[in-house]
Amino acid sequence: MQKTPPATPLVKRLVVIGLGLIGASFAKGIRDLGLAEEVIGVDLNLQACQRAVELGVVDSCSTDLAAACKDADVIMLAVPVLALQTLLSKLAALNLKNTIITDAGSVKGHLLAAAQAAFGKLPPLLVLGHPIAGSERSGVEAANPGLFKHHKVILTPHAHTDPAALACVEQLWQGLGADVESMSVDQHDRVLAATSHLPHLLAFGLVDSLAKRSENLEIFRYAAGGFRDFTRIAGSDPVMWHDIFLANREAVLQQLDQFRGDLDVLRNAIAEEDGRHLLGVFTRARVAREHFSTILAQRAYVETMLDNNLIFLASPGGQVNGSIRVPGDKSISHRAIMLGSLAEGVTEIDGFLEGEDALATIQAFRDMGVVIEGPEKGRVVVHGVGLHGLQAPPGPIYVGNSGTTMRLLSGILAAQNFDTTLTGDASLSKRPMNRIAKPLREMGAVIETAAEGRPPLTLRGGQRLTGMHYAMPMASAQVKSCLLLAGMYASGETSVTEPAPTRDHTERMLRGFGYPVEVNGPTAKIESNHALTATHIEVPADISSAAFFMVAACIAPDSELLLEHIGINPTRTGIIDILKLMGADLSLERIHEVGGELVADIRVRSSRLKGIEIPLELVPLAIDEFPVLFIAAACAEGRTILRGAEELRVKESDRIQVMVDGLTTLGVSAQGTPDGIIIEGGPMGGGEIWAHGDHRIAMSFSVAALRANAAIRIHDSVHVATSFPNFLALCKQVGMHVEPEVHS
Ligand SMILES: O=C(O)C1=C[C@@H](OP(=O)(O)O)[C@@H](O)[C@H](O)C1
Ligand SMILES: C=C(OP(=O)(O)O)C(=O)O
Repeated sequence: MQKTPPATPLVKRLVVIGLGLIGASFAKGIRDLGLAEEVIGVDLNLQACQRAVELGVVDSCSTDLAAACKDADVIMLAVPVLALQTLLSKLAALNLKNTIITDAGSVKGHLLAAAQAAFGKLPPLLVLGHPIAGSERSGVEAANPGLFKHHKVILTPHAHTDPAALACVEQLWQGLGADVESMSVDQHDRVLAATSHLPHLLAFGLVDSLAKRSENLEIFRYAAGGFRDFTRIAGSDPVMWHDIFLANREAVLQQLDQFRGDLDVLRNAIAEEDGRHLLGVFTRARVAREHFSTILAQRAYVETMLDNNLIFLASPGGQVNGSIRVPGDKSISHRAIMLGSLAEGVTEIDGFLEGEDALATIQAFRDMGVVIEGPEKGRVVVHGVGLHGLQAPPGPIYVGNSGTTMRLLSGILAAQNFDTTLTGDASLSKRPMNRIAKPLREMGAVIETAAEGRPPLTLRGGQRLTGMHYAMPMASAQVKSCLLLAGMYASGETSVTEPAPTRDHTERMLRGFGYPVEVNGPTAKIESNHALTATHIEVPADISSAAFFMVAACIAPDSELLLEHIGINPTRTGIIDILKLMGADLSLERIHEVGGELVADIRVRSSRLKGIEIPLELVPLAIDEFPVLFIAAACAEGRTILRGAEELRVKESDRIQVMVDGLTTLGVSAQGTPDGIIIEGGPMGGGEIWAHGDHRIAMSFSVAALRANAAIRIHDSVHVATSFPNFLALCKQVGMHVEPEVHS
């Protein structure tokens, strides 16, 4: 077999002992790539040795260990775990001086002890490793040089491992395309006992237990996909697994005992017909399985836009026509989960936003023991635990990109009897939290933040909150809502006065759950000692998401678009008022009320927009819509001036600066001011735009392309999934040309 042109060899002589699947694949990969000048195999089986040479797995092969290992730079031990002990003693007797010894075994503690016994100390050139790769196939015939590509290899250096030896082994694995990580021997054995050894034990055990029964033929005849999936690994090599369980005895026993406890609890739940417990386990397991890599990597919850470097390519021109319904309102979706969780009884939610931010809120409450079914096509069922029924989460609660989750949740968590830590992604980790930490502390909460009041936040449990009056220094529905939620737990009255009207979904929904809130002009007041009663919530479509399409239909020629079932709560309609002041042709149809919130269909037609001075009182009512309103302003005749919007600087990005940068790139005259922007309408070109992890920036520049004369490439668009997971699909449906750029 032909070698591919060699890379620079990393070592001269590599010896691979044991030419099973792993050893032979390692040898062949290294040899094919020329990472060693010479690859020698050692196997007790003469036939395997001959085949290995015939198949080009090794340059030569021997059954004589001492002869093969002479002058070796690296020896790879790829024999079954229990055979390693004897092998190490033989190697110790060879008195090798400068040879790195590494291995590919699944258990590390056992091997370390064997090395200590064989060599009398831990050799500095011993580098233990474990490739997390395999296949049902075995033997030298199954050698696959690509077996380790994109698979993890865990190296477990001991205290005296020589750094150069470690680097050499790491480079060999990396040369084979593996992702190399390192951890301690103990951690490795614990983790593998849980994620690999325990499932194999259960699969072997279950199949054997069923096979032993007298009715076994019947059972296997009806064994369907589920049984097959669960027990696939029971087809693995029995000798290898026998070795692994004996070698990793302690760690496996620990995992097994813990699992046995959980299994007993499940058994009791079935015996006692405790459906809520079962649902809790099943719903948590389902999402955990779907998202465990996501949660681990602290990334996204939905998979549609997982590419972190996602670039939107928006082609110039197009018309916008048809009728669409955008996803559910984000603010209302968050609140429905929060209040539903704290209510007595079962709350059903329809029209829920299945975007990352709202999913983060669901995950947070699942972490605190609330059983939440769905979302399934916008339907979510929340099994409320009552105001005092939350449980301590197993670890920090990760809320992704969502400021609303972090700030509203803080109001609830400040009053619990357990500690919690809230963390977020890079964008959220830069956003100010003192705006809630300060007033919550005044109510008696104990909260730690990172420098300058940034996340993560740690809220200490067991505090008694006292109601107070708070005059908010900024118009923020998140701060208002946070304090009202804390007020449900605080003694006496909690009241909040806002400097300008902000969205009032919390007040409305609290009432919908039967919790009294008094609103007097700019002040909302709440008291403790009431309860939330489960209810049904229908979430209208999000006006903030509809805004992109409103502007799109205004600025694109010959367009007419109907946006269906949009929430038009008067604290959210600034976008409509501002567009109308700019001359937009926009009308509301079928206005009606659904569950305490006004909804309407909104019809938008192309129109010649003109620049305006945006009235100050409309700013909080359109706070999330400014990025796309700036695009409208760029397409309008004349100058648009915004003031009083300094809050835009502390959203997912500094929305003033990022929009100024983007518009300038497109050739539009835009000038930032401390609290706003001045935009001169005019022709727009194309160019490279950076969204800075901000969903609304990415979507706004997608809309801009309708009037640009060249393509716009929008970098860092992954966060569109936080509020609008099907944005691209709806763009296509109405006639906009925005596509994810495909890159290798
Ligand atoms: O309460 C809410 O659901 C929100 C309030 C607003 O934030 P601020 O309270 O920071 O203005 C808004 O920007 C955010 O998207 C959602
Ligand atoms: C500011 C926003 O959201 P949040 O504060 O919840 O991150 C937004 O969606 O524009």
